[in-house]
Amino acid sequence: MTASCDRTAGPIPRAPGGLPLLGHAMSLIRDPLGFLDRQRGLGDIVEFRLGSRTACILNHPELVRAMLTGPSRHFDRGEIFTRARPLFGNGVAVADGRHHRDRRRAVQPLLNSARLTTYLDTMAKLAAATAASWSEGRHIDLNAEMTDLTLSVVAATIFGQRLPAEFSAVIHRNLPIVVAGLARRAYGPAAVLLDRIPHPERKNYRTALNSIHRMVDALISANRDSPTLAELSAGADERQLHDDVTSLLIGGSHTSAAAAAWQFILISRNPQIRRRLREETDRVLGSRAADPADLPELVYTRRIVQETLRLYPPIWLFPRRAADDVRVGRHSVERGTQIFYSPYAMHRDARWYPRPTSFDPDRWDPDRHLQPPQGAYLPFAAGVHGCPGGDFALAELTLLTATITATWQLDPLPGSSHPRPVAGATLGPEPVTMVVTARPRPTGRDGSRSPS
Ligand code: HEM
Repeated sequence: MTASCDRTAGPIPRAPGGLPLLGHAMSLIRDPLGFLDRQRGLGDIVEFRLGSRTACILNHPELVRAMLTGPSRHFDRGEIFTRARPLFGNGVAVADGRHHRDRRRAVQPLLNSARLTTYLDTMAKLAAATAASWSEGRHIDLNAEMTDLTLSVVAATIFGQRLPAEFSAVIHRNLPIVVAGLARRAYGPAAVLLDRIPHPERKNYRTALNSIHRMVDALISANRDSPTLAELSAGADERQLHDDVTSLLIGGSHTSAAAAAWQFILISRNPQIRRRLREETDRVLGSRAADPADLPELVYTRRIVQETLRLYPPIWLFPRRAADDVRVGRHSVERGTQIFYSPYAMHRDARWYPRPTSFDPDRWDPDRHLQPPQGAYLPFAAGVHGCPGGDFALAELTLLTATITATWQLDPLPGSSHPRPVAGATLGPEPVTMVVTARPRPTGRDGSRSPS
């Protein structure tokens, strides 16, 4: 049976421009963000084709919320998550149904609010260590620095471990190759041939995948006595432990790294916002690094985090699959249909966000009464698969933004243009070099003064 969005509630608009056999798969691979932007204008629910199969995208917050938080028996994760198994195995980030419930139960306690409180100090110290490792005039690879920091934060907080020095470099180098390989195998025109014929792409993909798995194995065997690993491995075999650790390490670091990189880019390109942020860090921190007790006072910093996650939500698109014939709003959708939700497209919808493409942290000021409707701001998704690390990420991003801003000014190389987003596993910026300079500081709350 070919799955399709039923038209009994009136015709569902159909995305134009599908190709014979491929449908819209190539548009989605070649220019995913442009494709999503165009579909948003077509209707609250839009139909398109992935190969021979029909899929839908939801562009209305109520439909999205209904899908994510409605009875979970109506929707499962579907095939795209199955395609990510070479990387995540059957870990919590891709698991489904009863198995997912079991793994979620094992992972959730590691990220609950009581546990988070015990992590904050380590997060703050690692942000301060990154700031301390830079020097005047240094050129930094922003993505690599943020990946390093966020991977270290997950490892040191959740697993209580320092990462081997090469870990972050291996992940940073190999993850994009693996993600591109997974996407090609899921939707590319020659998907079925890719793993049958020997060619360089297959070799690179497999080498990259094996490197990541070896790193995770090395981390696990070096830290057998970690209480968290003991907690996670209760009721799980070695393979499952490996898969859950991969889910946490990659799911918990690449997302935050992408958001952190965007934050510094957006701050550097908006002088007024940078000035306001500095006023806050000068007032709250003076010359010292942020610590957990500062979090309630870092109000503007937190709005910058929220606004960055609106404009560049790291998880920019994800699917569910109708596990049954189900209703989505007024429409009935046939069993097996992939139904997509894009935080990127929703967060840029002018119906919910005036001047949607401008970076305006003050839109999160409660006095401005601009809060979007429920379901229009979902950087962490919602429902049974909603991100268990949302509060972790918000605290981490706030602490690192304040600490780095208190010490350094990051600027793009002169003449460089605004980095383009790369829609891969996460929505990070293309590679970007930033120049680090010390910034003058006025007298702080602790009475200290900057040397400059
Ligand atoms: C800015 C940072 C982050 C963003 C934007 C983000 C976003 C998301 C989203 C949208 C999902 C749901 C995917 C779906 O519904 O299919 C998710 C799931 C998940 N995230 Fe995050 N995440 C972030 C940080 C973290 C952190 C710090 C951790 C852990 C340390 C984490 C662990 C997970 C896990 C384990 C899942 C799978 C949950 C499940 O299926 O039950 N995430 N994340």
